[in-house]
Amino acid sequence: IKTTDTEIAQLLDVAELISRLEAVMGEFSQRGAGLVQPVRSVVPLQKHGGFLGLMPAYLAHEDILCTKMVAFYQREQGSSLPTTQATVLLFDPVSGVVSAVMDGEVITARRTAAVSAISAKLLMPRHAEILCLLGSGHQAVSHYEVFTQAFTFKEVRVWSRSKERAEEFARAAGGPVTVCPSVKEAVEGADVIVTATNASEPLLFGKWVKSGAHVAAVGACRPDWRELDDDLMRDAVVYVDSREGAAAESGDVILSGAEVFAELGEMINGSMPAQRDKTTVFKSLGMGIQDAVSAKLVYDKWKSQQ
Ligand SMILES: NC(=O)C1=CN([C@@H]2O[C@H](COP(=O)(O)OP(=O)(O)OC[C@H]3O[C@@H](n4cnc5c(N)ncnc54)[C@H](O)[C@@H]3O)[C@@H](O)[C@H]2O)C=CC1
Ligand SMILES: O=C([O-])C1=[NH+]CCC1
Repeated sequence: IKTTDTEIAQLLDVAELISRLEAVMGEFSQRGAGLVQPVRSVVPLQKHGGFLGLMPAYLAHEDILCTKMVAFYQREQGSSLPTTQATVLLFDPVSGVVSAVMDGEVITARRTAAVSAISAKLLMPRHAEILCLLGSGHQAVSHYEVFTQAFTFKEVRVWSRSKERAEEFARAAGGPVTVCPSVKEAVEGADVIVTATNASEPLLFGKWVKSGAHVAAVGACRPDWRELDDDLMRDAVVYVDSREGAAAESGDVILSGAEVFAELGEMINGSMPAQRDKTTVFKSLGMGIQDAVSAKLVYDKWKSQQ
């Protein structure tokens, strides 16, 4: 089959996705033989300011064989092209035949936000009231949708480099969103902060972050890119999706020298604690297993409707 982002948006249910992602992230952190997922291979396209990432995964228990190919670019402001473009291939693992070719943008946006929501559920302060989104692109939109579906906030704020884009974001959101003129004003007093930008230099500084807040850091997926400053990285308890991935790809982890406390899956499994009372950072990079379970959900739902 070939499925488009529009169809996938209808088929990929957030609650089901969260439950599948929790299970697979827990399994990943056990490092059993049933799950094969190398760290993403990234081909730099220096001439064009972009990267091609290859993200294969095999989940033996459920017999899911999948790969995503994702191209990501730091585009000029105002460019009409998306910065992240992806295609997901699902295979029949028995024969190696391709069973589905899927657009990967909705899968990427929704599964990333769902993973952040799992980390927020475990790490954000009890009675969290203020959600702050830094960035107003695809990930900011999907984080808004998933977080407001999974949790209840009294206030949602957005900051973006372009005030017009932030205002557009607020108009399109399904509820009230306050547009903030600076990162500092946006994050002041926030309980949950999502950084979802294409920045390569820190834009979120520890001195602005309320003690006990939770930061879901989604951007900065190259070893020399940052969204968070050294103070925040060193003072917070740092969680990651994959230790190997963070050591290879996260500028925020590598350049700050911060210690990684635990993987999300270790918290899910109960082998490492969720230090909810401290300031916490979940550094997300994205993993092939997350795309694999998302693609399988879409495929099964599609088949059941035929
Ligand atoms: N952790 C994960 O699993 C995933 C992470 N990503 C990363 O998330 C980030 C956002 O992706 P999308 O929302 O798809 O991109 P997008 O292009 O739709 O939105 C990017 C946002 O970042 C802002 N921005 C760009 N350069 C900036 C700068 N220098 N300083 C401050 N803001 C800046 C833009 O104005 C825009 O609001 C990217 O870094 C991407 O690589 C994307 C997919 C999965
Ligand atoms: O997981 C993913 O698809 C990506 N992470 C960073 C750029 C794309």
